[in-house]
Amino acid sequence: MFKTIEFKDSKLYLIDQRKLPCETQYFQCNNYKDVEFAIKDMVVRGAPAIGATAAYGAVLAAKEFIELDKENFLKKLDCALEILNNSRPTAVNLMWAIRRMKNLVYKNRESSVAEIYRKLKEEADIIYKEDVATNKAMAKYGNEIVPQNARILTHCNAGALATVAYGTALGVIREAYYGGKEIFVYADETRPRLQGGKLTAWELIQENIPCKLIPDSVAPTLIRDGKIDLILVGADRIALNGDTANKIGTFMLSVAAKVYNIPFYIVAPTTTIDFDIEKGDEIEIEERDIMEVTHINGVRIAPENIEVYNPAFDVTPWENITGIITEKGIVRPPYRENILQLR
Ligand SMILES: CSC[C@@H](O)[C@@H](O)C(=O)COP(=O)(O)O
Repeated sequence: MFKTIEFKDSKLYLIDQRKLPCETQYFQCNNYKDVEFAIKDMVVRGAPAIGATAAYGAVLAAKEFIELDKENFLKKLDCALEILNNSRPTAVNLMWAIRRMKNLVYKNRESSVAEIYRKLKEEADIIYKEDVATNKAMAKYGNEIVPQNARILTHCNAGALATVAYGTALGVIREAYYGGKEIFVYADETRPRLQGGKLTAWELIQENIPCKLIPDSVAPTLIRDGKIDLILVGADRIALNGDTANKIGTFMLSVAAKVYNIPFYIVAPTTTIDFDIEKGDEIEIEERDIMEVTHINGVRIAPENIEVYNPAFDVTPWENITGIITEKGIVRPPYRENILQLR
């Protein structure tokens, strides 16, 4: 099995998700600036994977400044953590991981520079391990709502590639499949970055999980025709009222699911919940380069000078969500009340 993220010999290795499925290459991060680039350019992507990567980015930053005196070390480290924090705006796991590293630095501010570095590395390793355990726990809870012979629709990539291992929505799918359920997965290709076509399809094929890749626009037809029993997607940020930001196109699926009464579940760890915001309209939605829309694999497909709108995420209103599968159990409406219990 591939490793999405690996920290080895003071370097961070990330499977290069820009190159999959055609090439399996690892991108080497030697310093925190490499990590910032990797997150921005989507070498690594997916909310939990970004969080764990940023934590190791903090470790690399501390390593870089380890020869400085304490005052300068702390100053430089703080600045690096801020840069990492701003590398992508929507997935709250990034801010969560950086906050955790910042708190640790603050708690240990009287320790030596070498000791702070050691603690940061220890913390990043804990975040890494916790993510795997969290995904396994979500998968167990999620499996309870997967019927035998379920035809499951998923969007984007919420798999091992989007996390440290196993995945969120794909973790539930793995659990159901390995537990003996005869499931079938429809993977939306997920324009414009094609995380479904490139990454989810690759993960499913590697493990022989029965699946079909579909253009995004096919999904509502399958839903209407009674060919989907369950929709499972990941999340980048969940507000207290249950509104959920996920990959662009998720909202559209939720609308179709509601019209045709198909269960629509979010699978996300509690680290994806933003306890500081009440509603989805407070979530910053990343807008990405227009070339993601005007070009495919570097080849122009749209006319020059065309104006483009390219939000990377949309917000699904809580009313369209049947439940949120977390590592602490499945949360259902009323969301505010039930989400607050997860804190
Ligand atoms: C377990 S991953 C959940 C989400 O992060 C995923 O569905 C998603 O939207 C990823 O977006 P991306 O832009 O590829 O980082």
